[in-house]
Amino acid sequence: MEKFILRNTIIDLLLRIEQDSGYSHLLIDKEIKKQHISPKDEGLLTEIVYGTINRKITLDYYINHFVKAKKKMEPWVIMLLRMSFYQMIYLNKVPDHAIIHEAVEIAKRRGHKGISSLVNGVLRNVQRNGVPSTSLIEDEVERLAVETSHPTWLVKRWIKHYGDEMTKQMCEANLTQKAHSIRVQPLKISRDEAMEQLINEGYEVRPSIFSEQGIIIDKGNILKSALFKNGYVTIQDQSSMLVGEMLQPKPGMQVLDACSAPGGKVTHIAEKMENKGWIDAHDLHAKKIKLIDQKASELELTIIDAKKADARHLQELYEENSFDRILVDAPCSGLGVIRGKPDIKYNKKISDITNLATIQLAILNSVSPLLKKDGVLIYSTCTVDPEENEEVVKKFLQQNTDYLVDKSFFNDLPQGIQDSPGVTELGLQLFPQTFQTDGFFLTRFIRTT
Ligand SMILES: C[S@@+](CC[C@H](N)C(=O)[O-])C[C@H]1O[C@@H](n2cnc3c(N)ncnc32)[C@H](O)[C@@H]1O
Repeated sequence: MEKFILRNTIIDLLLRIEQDSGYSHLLIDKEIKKQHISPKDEGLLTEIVYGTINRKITLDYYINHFVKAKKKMEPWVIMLLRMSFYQMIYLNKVPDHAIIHEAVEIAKRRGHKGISSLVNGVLRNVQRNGVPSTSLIEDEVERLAVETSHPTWLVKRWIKHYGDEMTKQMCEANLTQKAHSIRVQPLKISRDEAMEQLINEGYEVRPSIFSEQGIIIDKGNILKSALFKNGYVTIQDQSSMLVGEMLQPKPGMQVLDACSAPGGKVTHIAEKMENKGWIDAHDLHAKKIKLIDQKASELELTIIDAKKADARHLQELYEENSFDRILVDAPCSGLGVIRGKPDIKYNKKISDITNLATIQLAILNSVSPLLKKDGVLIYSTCTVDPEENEEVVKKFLQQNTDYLVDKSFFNDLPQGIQDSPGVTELGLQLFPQTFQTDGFFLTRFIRTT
């Protein structure tokens, strides 16, 4: 693909992601398919788009130093500067002179001579003099926000909950790559066999401590492996594997998964049940139901019945005491998965968190009568916000006196995770920096009467 077209595509993608508050990963996938982008260019495009979004606040701090009237600039010029700065500061794949040349070409074709001179001047200045130091920012919180490209309100919120050091670690971890992990389908292959096969194919792998089915991929693209293509393994973050483990489903049980799409956890549960018993899986969005069916079919699991339903009203569909196990993997702010979906940190507002907490509690309250006595209910989210996690747990316990947090949950956690910094009497908060997983919360309730 001509370099100009690739760079232009990147600008259009960045504009769309910012203007529509669209999920970057979905828009990137769509564009790659639409434009028939080659695997080599796909890697570069993904790296520049994600990197530019992930470092947006830092990049703007640098750009503001060179451009006084940034507010008056057209959005595409700002994107062009951001992606050029990103490449010059953080990537060493393309030499600076080539980055400047391409940026000036784009500015000429998309704009006019005035803009191309400005772009040329600014980028040459960066090439000659580098970018200003963030140590010029006096306020410590503001400095951390700029250095790690997080909104100040979020940094302040995390400092209030977790203190300075944890917040710094979390913000910095959000700029790194998480560990890539897969889960084996144990009815088709054992973990040892899968690891051996992957090693023979040139992958670098190691077992996960989160689940006996988990494998960490240190090197190699799993999408290319025969094991993945033939449904012997599926991609899943290690933190999510903990849900299937801690739910302790057994063959023959009746299980409810209230918020199931795209089906990562429900298929794990079906595997643990040896594909025997019954699972009712629901999601609010009809179009996502086929994702659950597709994942179940890839993994050759047949006990999952996926249907659209609003989990806040499941009492209308089922009788009381119907299930042995219930999973509420609730819709959440996603503040634990920022490093995979960096746009989340700019799009979320405090009011979103409050609204989600209301929905999370409503879902838990709706399913609570459906569990049998001594049954197990897992509540999980992929966020690090206590208002959606521990606070929801507290309110649920206040409103459902027949439920307790299961004390054996903590002993059942895998060795190495039991003493992790996020363990409280209300559950386990995993932070992105601790095990290189997603930020994730889970707890286990039992119904006592
Ligand atoms: C965290 S995701 C679930 C991920 C899934 N458990 C997995 O492991 O693949 C939350 C899901 O809840 C769904 N959702 C949101 N509001 C819902 C509601 N009121 N009832 C049921 N599902 C809902 C979303 O569409 C989303 O697919």
